[in-house]
Amino acid sequence: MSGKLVIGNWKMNTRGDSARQLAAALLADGETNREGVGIAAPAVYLAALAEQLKGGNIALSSQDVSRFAADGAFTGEVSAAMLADVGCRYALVGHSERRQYFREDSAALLAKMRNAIAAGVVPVLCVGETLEQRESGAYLDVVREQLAILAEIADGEYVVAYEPVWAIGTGKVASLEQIAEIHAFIKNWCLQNVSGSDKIRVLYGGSVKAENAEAILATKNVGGALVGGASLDAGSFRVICQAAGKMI
Ligand SMILES: O=C(CO)COP(=O)(O)O
Repeated sequence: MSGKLVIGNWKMNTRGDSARQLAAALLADGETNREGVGIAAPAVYLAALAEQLKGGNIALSSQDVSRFAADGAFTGEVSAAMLADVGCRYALVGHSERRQYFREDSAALLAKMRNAIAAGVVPVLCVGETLEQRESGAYLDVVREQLAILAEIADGEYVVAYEPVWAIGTGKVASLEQIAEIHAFIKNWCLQNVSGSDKIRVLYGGSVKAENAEAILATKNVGGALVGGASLDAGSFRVICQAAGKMI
């Protein structure tokens, strides 16, 4: 796929009815019902959404994937094979909320990445520093450490999403200079450390809104956006996808 990728991360929001309505609005609109647009929905609604999205162009994503690959006694887990089975094209991995609340570490995240790739699901590895790490100047080291698992993956397609924790849900968007710096850093790191890295797409996430999407998406090395809050509003998400659609 060429062009920008925009994924709406619904997080722990919606119910069956509101998920269906939101998906219906996105399907009815050519700006959102197209290649390069995805939604990361709560696990319980994935199967129903997959049915609803059939025949359209919107890609389905999970918000997580189990670090366990084989079927078995892992209560509460959803495996990569199950995600593939219901038709997920993507799986978010290591979102900062999961790192923070579920203490997901590098070993678990590497397993999740590998399981997704093996099942034919494209993992979206989320990286990003906290406000404290940004202010102490350690942010590049933090991101480098989070990227390190990619060097352990021999091959397979994946996406990286840079989401500074301090910009998530805060309305505090990173400046274009900050975004350009870190995206160049991630691209260079990938070029030096992983094979096939010229094809790796790096998304930006953190308070992407209708008003700032165009400028962010036009920033060098930004391959798309991971959108939280604004993806719950079909009108806002449409504007973001429209901005992305204009760029190759
Ligand atoms: O975490 C995010 C997407 O994964 C970003 O969330 P917001 O767009 O609500 O800041």
